[in-house]
Amino acid sequence: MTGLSSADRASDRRADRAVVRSIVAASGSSFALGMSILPPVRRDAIRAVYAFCRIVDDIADGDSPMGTDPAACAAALDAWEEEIVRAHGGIPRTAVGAELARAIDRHDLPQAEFLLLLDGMRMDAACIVAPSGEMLTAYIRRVAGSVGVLSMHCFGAWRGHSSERFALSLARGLQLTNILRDVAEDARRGRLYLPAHVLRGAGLPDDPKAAVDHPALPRARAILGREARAAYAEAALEIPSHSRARLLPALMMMGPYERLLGRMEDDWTVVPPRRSGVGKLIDGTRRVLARGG
Ligand SMILES: CC(C)=CCC/C(C)=C/CC/C(C)=C/COP(=O)(O)OP(=O)(O)O
Repeated sequence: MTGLSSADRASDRRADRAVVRSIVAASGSSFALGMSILPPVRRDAIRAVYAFCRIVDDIADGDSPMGTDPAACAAALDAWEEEIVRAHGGIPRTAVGAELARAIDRHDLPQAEFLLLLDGMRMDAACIVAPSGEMLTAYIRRVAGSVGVLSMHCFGAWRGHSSERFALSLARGLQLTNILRDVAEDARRGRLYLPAHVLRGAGLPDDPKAAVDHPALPRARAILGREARAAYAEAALEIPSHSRARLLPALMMMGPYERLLGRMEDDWTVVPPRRSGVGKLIDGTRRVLARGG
């Protein structure tokens, strides 16, 4: 960045921020509303983290320009690992990397959490089917726990061990709820995140397509639903050790997803369409983001 005038730097910054904002807005994520209430510097940081998550998630899902070619996806994830290291060294190459570098610098975001997230994406790219309970826990720690830890830093809510417990439990609750909601869509992609002990307990086969059409699916979803419920309860125990104001964006992510779990608990035979439970927030959120909210 040396050699640039301050006007050039400001213009680069605006362009980087616009790239990140458009990625978050296009994702239509149910978590965007929680991000939008933050003060601008913290909001820019969490959006950069989220844009990075979206990009690497699309690579792992085969939805990026790399398509589903395993070697191309692996190379793309490796390139993002390099960009994370560069961002931590203050020499990013991409717009998202530049916004991440600013967030890392301001909010002391741990590099290890970004690398864990990338490891989780590699697990996803390799296609997860009926994992062991330990493997599912490790996967969730990587793909969601990392986002929870990074989010708490971006929110200015980090208070050590209690914050780690809160972030990891909430991330587990959200991810399990997401798995329960998206079971049919995941099966179409050849994935089945319901763990082997749950499948066995309900008498389900471990083939994704056979499992989603099986009459015992509601029983399996109910078993995993209890694990999601327990994770939210563990997260709730840590709320009083935090400033409510600092935790508010996280609580705004927790509320709609907990209510979605509640609706699924009412009738496990219904698999809600993707994002139906939180969908009402999305249009409003898109409008907030479009206004620069
Ligand atoms: C402390 C704290 C904030 C912890 C939570 C960490 C967190 C946000 C983890 C992500 C888990 C998850 C279900 C992502 C799906 O995102 P998505 O955008 O695809 O969700 P959607 O499909 O419902 O929009």
